[in-house]
Formats: sequence, C-alpha cells, structure tokens
Amino acid sequence: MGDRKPLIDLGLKDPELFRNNAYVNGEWVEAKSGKRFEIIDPGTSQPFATCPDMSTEDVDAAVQAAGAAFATYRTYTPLQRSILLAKWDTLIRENKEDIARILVHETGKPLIEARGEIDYAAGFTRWFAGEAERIQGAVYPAAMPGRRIFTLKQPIGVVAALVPWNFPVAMILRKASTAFAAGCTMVAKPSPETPLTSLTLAYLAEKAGFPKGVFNVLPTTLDNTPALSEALCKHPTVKKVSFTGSTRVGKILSAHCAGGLKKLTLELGGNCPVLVFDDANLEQACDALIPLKFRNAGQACIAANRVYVQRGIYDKFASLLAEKTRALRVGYGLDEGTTMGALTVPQGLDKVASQVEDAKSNGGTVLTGGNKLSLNNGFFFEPTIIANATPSMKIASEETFGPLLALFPFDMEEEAVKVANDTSMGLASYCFTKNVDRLWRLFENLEAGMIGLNTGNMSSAESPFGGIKDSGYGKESGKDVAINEYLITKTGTFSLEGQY
Ligand SMILES: O=CCCC(=O)O
Repeated sequence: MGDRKPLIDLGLKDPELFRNNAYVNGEWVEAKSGKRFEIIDPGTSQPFATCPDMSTEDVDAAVQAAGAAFATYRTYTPLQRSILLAKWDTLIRENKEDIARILVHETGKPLIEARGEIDYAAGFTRWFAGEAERIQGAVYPAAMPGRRIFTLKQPIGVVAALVPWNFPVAMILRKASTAFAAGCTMVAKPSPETPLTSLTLAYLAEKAGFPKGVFNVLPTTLDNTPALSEALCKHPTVKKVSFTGSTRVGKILSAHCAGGLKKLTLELGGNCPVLVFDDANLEQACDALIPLKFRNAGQACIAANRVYVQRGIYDKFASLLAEKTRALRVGYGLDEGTTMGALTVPQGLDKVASQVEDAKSNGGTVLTGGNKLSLNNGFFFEPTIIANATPSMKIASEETFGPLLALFPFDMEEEAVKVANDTSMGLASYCFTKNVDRLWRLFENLEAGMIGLNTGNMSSAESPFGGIKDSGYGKESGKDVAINEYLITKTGTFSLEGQY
C-alpha cells in the first residue's frame, strides 16, 4: 500500500491495489512541495482519498527517469515487449473487480459500466501485445542500379500522456499499451479527478515486470495542470505528446509542442450528430442511441449530441426514445441496479441545466428529465430528451458532455448532411437507415473521422480511433496507424560495390 490509506473503506479484495503516491522511476513518491490534494467521489461529493500534488518542480525527475529507462527498454525485442504487455493484461483482468470499484469512486459511473470500461481497456493491452510483434519496415525497389532502399521503424522516445477523466482506465491504457509496444517509455499525467486508477495500473505494470522508469505517473491538481503539462510538452527529452481532452486545451498544447517540433496526437471534442431516416429500424436506432448518449452520463467525446430525425417518423421515434430513456435508473454507482451514475465534475451539471433552460425558452419541449437530481449529495442530472430543437439553441452548436439529447426534425438527406457537418468538430457521426446506397453516400459525405452505420458502438482496440477538423489528428488503436504515432521511420540507402 502507499503511505496513506483511503479515507473510506473501498471494499477492495486486494488493498495493495490502492496506491496514493506518485510513481516515478519505480518508486512511490510524494510531491517535492509535500502538498497533497483530495479526490472527490462524484456520487457523494465527499473526499475519499488524497494524492501528492505534483508540480513543475517534479517534472524533470520523472522525464529523466523515463529517458534513462528508454536507453534500455528500446533494446527489448518485440517478443519481450509483447510478453510484458500480456502479463500486464492478465493482471488487469484478474483484478478487474477492484479496479472497477476504484473507478466508480473516482468517476461516479455505475459498476456495470466500470467493468465494461476495464474490458474495453484490456482490449488495448491485449491488442498491443500483438502489435509489438507486427512492427515492420519495408524494402523499396530503387530506380538507380546497384541501390537498395529500406526502412526501419524505431521507438520515438519518451512520451507524455495527458489523460482525461471520463474513461481514465481505457484512455491511459490506449496510450500506454501503444507506447510500450513500440518501445517507448512514458510520463503520464492523469486528470485531477481520476489519478487513482492510473496509479493502480502503474502498480500492476511493476508487478508485470516493466523495468523502473518505463511508466511514471504524476497526479496533480487542476491548478497545477496547465504548468505541469506545459513543462512536459516543452521538456527536451519528451519526443511525443498524446492528449485526450478539449479542443481549447488541445490548441494550447499544440502551441507548446510547436517550438520543439514534438509529434502530437490530439483526440479532442465531438459535438457528434446522429441522422435517423424514415426507413431506419427504430428499435435498433433507439437501442443504439441510449448507450451512445447516456453511457457515462453523456460524458464521452463520441457521445450523440444532436439527433436529426426525418419528419415521417419524428413523433414515433421521439416517444419510443423517451420511453426507453425513462427506464434508466439513476443512482450511486455502487448501488445495485444503477444504470446511469453521477456526472464526474459538478460544472457539468450547470452546463446541462443551462442548455435545457435555453432550449425551453426557445420553444423546445422536454420529453423526459430536465432537472438536477438531489441524491446522496452527488452530481446527478436526469437523463433528458428535448424535442422540437432548432438551430438557434445552444445545444445545436455546443457539445453538452452530459445526459441531454436534442431531437431536430429534417426532411431531405442533403439538408441533414449539411446541418450535421455544420460544426467545427469532426470526431464521429452516426446514421440509421436501411437504404444501402444512402449509407454509402453518408459514409462518404459526413465530415468525421469515424462513422457509425446503424450502430452507436464503434470503439474497440482493433478500430482506428480519431477525428478530423477541430476534433484533432492522429489515430489511437487499430492496426499500424496507432503504433506508427510512436515510431520513427528511418530510411536506409545502400550501394552495392562496383555498381554506384
Ligand atoms: O471520450 C472519449 C473516448 C471514448 C471511447 O473511447 O469510446
């Protein structure tokens, strides 16, 4: 266990999994300042643990450790890296229940979703255990006689991972598994709300046998986050930065990285549209939309935000969706039967409330929900559906990041595509129709990095994840594309004697 215990009994089968110190160079350490901060359970608004508040003065030691570890870890064979990832994967799966409990306390999500997140997250450790052994250069036929051209893929170096609070286990594993498969080392900065699961994963990485310094985790507060992130981006030993979060912060980090020409992966905001056509299977569309919107209380970058419904089925679809939404059980994440938990940050409540008020005052109809919930002192909001939404409402242009869905009517396909694309974002778009030609047209014409065709679920280890436009660049997960983000391609040119 770390130096301190949790403030409440977390009910862990293995209390060793609770780690509340930073992890640097294989040691569990305090911040140089000696300061700690509280981690709040969103389901009760009460602190349940504390962590060291790492700041810029703690950055160099972590990066130096990762740099020193890189000198050795880069020489590990693909098979050695694959075996380490596979061991980590096994330990994560074996400890799923305990990790899920910590995750519920950190995020407020229901236990059933926390377990699902760990299954999803362990998909990355398993997938990248395989990818480690599939890194390949190429040989190119040369135009000049006697010349041979070939490429070699090598790890880029120390990576800084800036991790969000909405899927803290999945997002850190999506980045770390890729980096470790490539032969890189990492300094991770979890979100201030959710540092504990990252520390548990670091503990399991140590148990799996990753050498000291390969994985370093720096918890910090919201106050220290901008400066610490800037220090990581600008540290000369850091060669790549991977960030998941808002477009606003992504642009700031991009500026920090520009001076050092750091390679950057940005997985940013969504404001994702969904198009439901008259010929869709309405049950299928509703059953896809409920988790797509209300998973993690709507706090997902790929969550549905704006739903455009063709006029012929608008009323029928709206009432079916409202009925299925009313079946959700909002409650404390660890309570039996909870299917939607608290929002992770209290500011989220105000944003949803202000969008609901704005919609109502502009002629929107609340079909279900619409209010904050007074439950357990936690950050709860009812799952909410607004009908008769119009382009002038805030929900038409602002990403909600909460449990609110707005239904907009439309008549023609061209019109729906135009409004769906009328955003600076381009992460994911979804469409529901049984017309195959239309599906194909939509796949080509919707402006997003990922398109769900009769599905709302497209996140998986084998699928390249990432957006276009203001939703960022670079892909995470999937074959080749993700791992290439952590590799350099070195070109060799060779001349045969007597033929140059
Ligand atoms: O919120 C961002 C990630 C969501 C996902 O990986 O499905």
